[in-house]
Amino acid sequence: MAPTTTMGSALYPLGEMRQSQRADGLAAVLAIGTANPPNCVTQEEFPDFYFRATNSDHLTALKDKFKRICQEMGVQRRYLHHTEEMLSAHPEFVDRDAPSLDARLDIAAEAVPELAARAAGRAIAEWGRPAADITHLVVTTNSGAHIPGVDFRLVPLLGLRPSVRRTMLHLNGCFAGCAALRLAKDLAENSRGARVLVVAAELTLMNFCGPDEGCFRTLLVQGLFGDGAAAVIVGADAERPLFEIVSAAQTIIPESDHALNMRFTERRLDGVLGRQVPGLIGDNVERCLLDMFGPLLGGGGGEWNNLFWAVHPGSSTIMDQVDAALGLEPGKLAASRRVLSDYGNMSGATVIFALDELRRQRKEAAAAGEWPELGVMMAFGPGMTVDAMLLHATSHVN
Ligand SMILES: CC(=O)CC(=O)SCCNC(=O)CCNC(=O)[C@H](O)C(C)(C)COP(=O)(O)OP(=O)(O)OC[C@H]1O[C@@H](n2cnc3c(N)ncnc32)[C@H](O)[C@@H]1OP(=O)(O)O
Repeated sequence: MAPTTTMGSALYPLGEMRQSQRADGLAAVLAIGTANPPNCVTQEEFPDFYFRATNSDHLTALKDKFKRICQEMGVQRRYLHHTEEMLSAHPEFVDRDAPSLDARLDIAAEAVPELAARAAGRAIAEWGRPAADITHLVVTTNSGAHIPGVDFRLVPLLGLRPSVRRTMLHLNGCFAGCAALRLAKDLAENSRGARVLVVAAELTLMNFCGPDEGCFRTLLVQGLFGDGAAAVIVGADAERPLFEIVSAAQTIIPESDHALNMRFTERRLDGVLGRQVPGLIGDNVERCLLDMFGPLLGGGGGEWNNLFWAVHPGSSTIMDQVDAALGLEPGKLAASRRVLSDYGNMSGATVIFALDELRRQRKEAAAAGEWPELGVMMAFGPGMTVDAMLLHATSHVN
């Protein structure tokens, strides 16, 4: 028998076979689509809606504090799948101690795939090719616990091939959008011709509950988070790339595992949202970025203003921390702040909304011919985790 190596043999040249399966170029974002439920609630009216719908208007001091803080979050409006009618029909969603997870999951099982399909349909329409040309599907959500999951439901809803290669990422928190894109990059670059549909979809119904005077954290969550879905088509050697994904990385902020976590209980999706979260991000974000991308950026920090930025807007305070830690000029986080203002924090979907807003701003800026070539897309989440990618803005503006 002829000698073989890890590169194969003359008969079966594994090295060549592998090379022929890999893409030549970088994975790139080819199209983006987003969707929200129709029910829009302004931040101004939200405290009245929330305290009325949870029969809590008698908690006047708590409501006053909530009203004040709702105005500090950087949010103007949000879209919510749950309505006052739904909450009246499900008093168990309001009662903090009622075991209501089953009913929440039943609603999410229908609503999340529908919302995800709307965002994905828009991305596919913008891409301009048939849905059947999608080769891989990566779906991420914190809003469900089903097998088969949202990925499976999207196949008939979008007209994908039954042979589309599906991956479902559950419970990645607010860094899920970046994590799913990171996976899509690896898939696209390692599978010639792959066109990967990435979808992140979130419903706050999973953690909705009535107020608790002893736990202001749960109120913060009610005031900050919104519902939405975002989709991206990723491919290498591709038609009309918008942003090439130069590098993708993830890291853990040291000694931060106590600060932010989530778990399903028999009642809802619950967890810890510590007061120290914004400070931990501020104290660590530059070091994390240098570890992840410093060598690619010539080793230097302090040049952050030469980049464009799409950052998960966890809240206005978190945006302020990132601004200050990186010494960013005013307006560098404008896309992220705009998304926070118009939609709230949509957990894993938010950073893709920020990328979508960024490309809109880039299109406007392109007329003036001023736009950085490289940028960072970055999200934070439980761990605490920083998930980020270095992007290259191509000459194609859409
Ligand atoms: C990490 C990620 O990015 C992933 C995510 O998306 S997870 C969500 C991330 N977002 C957050 O963690 C919210 C961070 N917090 C904030 O942005 C700000 O605290 C805020 C905008 C909510 C309010 O800001 P502010 O008005 O300047 O006041 P601030 O002093 O911070 O807090 C106001 C009150 O809320 C309370 N509070 C703030 N954060 C709290 C928390 N995590 N848990 C409980 N209470 C909290 C404060 O103790 C304070 O109460 P008192 O008035 O009784 O002292």
